[in-house]
Amino acid sequence: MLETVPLTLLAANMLFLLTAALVWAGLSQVLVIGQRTVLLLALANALLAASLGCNALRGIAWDGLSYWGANMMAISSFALLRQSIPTAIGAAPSWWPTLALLAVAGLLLAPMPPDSDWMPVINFSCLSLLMGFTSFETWRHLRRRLKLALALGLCSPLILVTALLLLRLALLLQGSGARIRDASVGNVAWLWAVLLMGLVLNATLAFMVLMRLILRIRRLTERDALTDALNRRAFGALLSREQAQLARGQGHALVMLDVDHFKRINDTLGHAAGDAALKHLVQQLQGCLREADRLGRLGGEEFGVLLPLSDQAGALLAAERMRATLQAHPLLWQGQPWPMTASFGVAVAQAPHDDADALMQRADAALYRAKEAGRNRVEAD
Ligand SMILES: Nc1nc2c(ncn2[C@@H]2O[C@H](COP(=O)(O)OP(=O)(O)OP(=O)(O)O)[C@@H](O)[C@H]2O)c(=O)[nH]1
Repeated sequence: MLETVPLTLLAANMLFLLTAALVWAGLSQVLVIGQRTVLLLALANALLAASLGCNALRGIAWDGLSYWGANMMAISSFALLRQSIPTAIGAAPSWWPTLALLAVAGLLLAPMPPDSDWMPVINFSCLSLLMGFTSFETWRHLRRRLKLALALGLCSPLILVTALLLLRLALLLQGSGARIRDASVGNVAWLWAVLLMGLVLNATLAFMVLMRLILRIRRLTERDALTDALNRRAFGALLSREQAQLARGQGHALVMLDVDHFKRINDTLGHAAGDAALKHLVQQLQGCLREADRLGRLGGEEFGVLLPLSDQAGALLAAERMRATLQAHPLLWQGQPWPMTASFGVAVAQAPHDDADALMQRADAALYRAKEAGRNRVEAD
């Protein structure tokens, strides 16, 4: 009776990993972004299932497959995880260290006899190393982007898996590693741990892929496709939110700007040059702004800049800085400089009842005056 427990657990592990591989492979067909990551995850699960299967065939199948092949499949599976997990959250790990580790593992394992005690030691050293690196890189990447608790929550499953692999390695070094079909308590516990690792890793990865998708979709709905500045709707929402802060005494200013004689760029150099000019403008303006300031494209060649915690004097200074920067940095089109200027209108939020639309209208009126007064200048409301 007890003999069947490890075999049942092995079958459950393989079934789970193969199902996960199929689900990831299916997802790769429908996802538009992160397709490569998801395919790597499918392959990693399938390789791990195959490795367990070959492991179970020791003594029955050819030794080259059930020992050397099984170990190399497990290491390759974790190598794919190392490449795909950080990619799932937007990092780009280099393939070279992973490939180098795979090559070293292959060279060390190749000359070993099947019953060598060092074979599982090398196998689990590689798995621990790969998972340790993955945990560290994921942590480093997430820590910079997420709050501490969320970054820790997402990394803890990876750290748990690393810890379990290290524990297995320690047991092997003490000489207490068991064969995968053994009915010993230690081996049954290990097979449960493998099942737990598979579940935890796949659930964490699914969450990471989903999180990345949501962030990407949010970005697509908030950003202007050409310039990557906020689009009109997102900028308006931000302005309304800032307006709500007014009641707490936190004032802000709005700068609206419009490129001067933009039509001439289109008419003389072509529409592609016009597009390049808009991108150039955004790049130049971003360089002039504080971290808290927000730039939005309101339509055509008209932009808005929201300056939180700013009074009129500060907003005028910021607008003048943007105007001068733009004038000093002409558009370079096919190696030729093309002078580019813009006119600016500044308005400061006055009272809670002064809503976002009213503030935009006042900034727009000031901008209109700047155009009327000869362009390439800043006017205040
Ligand atoms: N290339 C390009 N052109 C655009 C885009 N959006 C709007 N335009 C063009 O921008 C031009 C705006 O021209 P006008 O409104 O006459 O303004 P202007 O030539 O800048 O003149 P002033 O604002 O009075 O200084 C039009 O020719 C639009 O077709 C865009 O995304 N790309």
